[in-house]
Amino acid sequence: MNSLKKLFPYIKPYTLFAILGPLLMCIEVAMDLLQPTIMQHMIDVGIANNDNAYVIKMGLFMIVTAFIGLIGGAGSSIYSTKAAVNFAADIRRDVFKKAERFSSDTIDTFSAGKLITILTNDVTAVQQAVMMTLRIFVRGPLLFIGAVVIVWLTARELFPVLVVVIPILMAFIYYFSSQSGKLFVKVQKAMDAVNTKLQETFAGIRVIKAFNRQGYEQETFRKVNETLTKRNLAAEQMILSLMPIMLFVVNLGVVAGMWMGAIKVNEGTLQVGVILAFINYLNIIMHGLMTSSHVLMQITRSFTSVNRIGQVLSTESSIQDVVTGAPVLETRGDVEFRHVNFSYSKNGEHVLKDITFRAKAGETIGIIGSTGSGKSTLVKLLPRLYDPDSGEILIDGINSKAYSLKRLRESIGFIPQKALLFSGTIEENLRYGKEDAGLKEMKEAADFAVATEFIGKLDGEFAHELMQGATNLSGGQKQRLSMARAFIRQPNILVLDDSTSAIDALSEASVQQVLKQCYPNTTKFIISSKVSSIIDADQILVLDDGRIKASGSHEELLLTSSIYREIYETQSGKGVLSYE
Ligand SMILES: Nc1ncnc2c1ncn2[C@@H]1O[C@H](COP(=O)(O)OP(=O)(O)OP(=O)(O)O)[C@@H](O)[C@H]1O
Repeated sequence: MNSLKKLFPYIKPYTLFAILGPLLMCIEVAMDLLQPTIMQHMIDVGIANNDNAYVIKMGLFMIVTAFIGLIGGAGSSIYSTKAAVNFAADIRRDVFKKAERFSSDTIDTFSAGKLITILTNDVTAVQQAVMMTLRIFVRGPLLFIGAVVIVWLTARELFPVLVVVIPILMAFIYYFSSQSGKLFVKVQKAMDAVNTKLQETFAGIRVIKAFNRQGYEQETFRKVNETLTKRNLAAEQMILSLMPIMLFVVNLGVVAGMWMGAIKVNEGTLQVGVILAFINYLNIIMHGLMTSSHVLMQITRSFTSVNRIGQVLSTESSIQDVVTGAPVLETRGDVEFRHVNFSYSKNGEHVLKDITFRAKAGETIGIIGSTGSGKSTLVKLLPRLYDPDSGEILIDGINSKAYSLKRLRESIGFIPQKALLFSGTIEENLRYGKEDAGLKEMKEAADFAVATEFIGKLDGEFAHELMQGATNLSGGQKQRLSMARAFIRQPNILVLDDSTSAIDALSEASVQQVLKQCYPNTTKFIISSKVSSIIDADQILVLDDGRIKASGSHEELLLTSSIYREIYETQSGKGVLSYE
């Protein structure tokens, strides 16, 4: 119910359309209801009395009413569709906006597959329900009530047939609707599983091929697809089997009506036209009930979707932004972690334990440690992708939570471990870092990231189109662009999360030179598994199992930290430091 309340305001801008749709439908229904009565008069008055002029008059009357009905029906379709489609588009826009602002842990709890199903299937289901409600939900009951009233007024002798047939039809509709509602909840869940599988497969298609696992993937997809097919079949068959049953009951009603009517005609108390009109009205009643039940089913079905949409709209990001009074972040970049503890699952073990250190503006902080020791997690706390469970992070002496998220994130250049670029031109990707960046800035950033040479060789250079996931670039080229994107914003704080792993030693040395010379006032966090990348850092943090085991300069650590010494010796032995 709460979810439904959340969606109601979305129809407000389209109130006029939402009123015109059902109103025009009333005209169509009124005209449909007139037809059998006109026909009855045509038979009982015109044909019975051989009055051709009357038959023609009634025929014309039928055409005129059919035409007016047509206009009403067409108008109703136009306005109901406008209301429903725009309503759905606004919901889709807001769900997307909301999901995009989710904090990383909220995204982790909603799977990407589920979010896609919500944005596509669920929104479409709600759109269908609104469209049907505005058109058919008016049409069905109106046809039903109108036909019952007309039979009561014009063919009361046959009314007992309705008294028996209608409750039977309603009982079947109730049973089938409630059963199919339950089945559609299962369909929705199966659809989530298919979308999640699809998303995962296409994102990892190269790994699948490299490991020759197409067969395995086809088998896992077959399973989720089969579940969806079975559930869809069950739900659709449940709905479709209702129609023949309803027709059978109506046909029994027709037989009963003809039998009763024939007796009355013989007695001279009923005219033949009334029986024909009654049969028509009986079909209209069935049609009215069927369409109402279809709409009811669609509405029941859409409740699941409404709840899922409502769930997204009412989920608050765990990262709260300050609304007013946020301090303007000065261009310094002092960073301090004070006793920071963090875990991904709030009941789980801490991934970061009692992290305390200070970086003065302009310093370079190297972070090294074994895989899974928490290096990436530590830097993810800087732009508040996650918040610590306890402890605080200060930027220029102020808790980072006091800054507006926009301001905080604008001051940080983040180069993630996995270079993620978007489809579009190189220029557009660089502008991700700074919206109004000019060509000069882009060229400079590309120079700094040692990307100029390879961009120069591409068709259209900065206008070169990247494919989805930048699959038309090499790993090293992607990393260079990812770096240029961060460099272009001239950030106060720069984070390089193992971002030079796919870059050759010479280029890496050049990037390090750039960091030193061109970003003297920027605080730099460099995560690397290679000592060579952080050897010149002002301070190196050695992480092990989420704790800072040692910190200091390279020379200090060689003397004080056995872990660091071990890493260094292993790597120099392997020649990793060879270019120095
Ligand atoms: N989104 C997540 N949800 C739950 N656990 C996570 C998540 N991301 C990382 N972890 C866990 O947190 C721990 C630290 O991961 P993190 O990525 O910070 O390590 P790392 O030191 O950067 O490793 P690497 O050098 O391999 O990149 C790991 O045990 C990892 O399994």
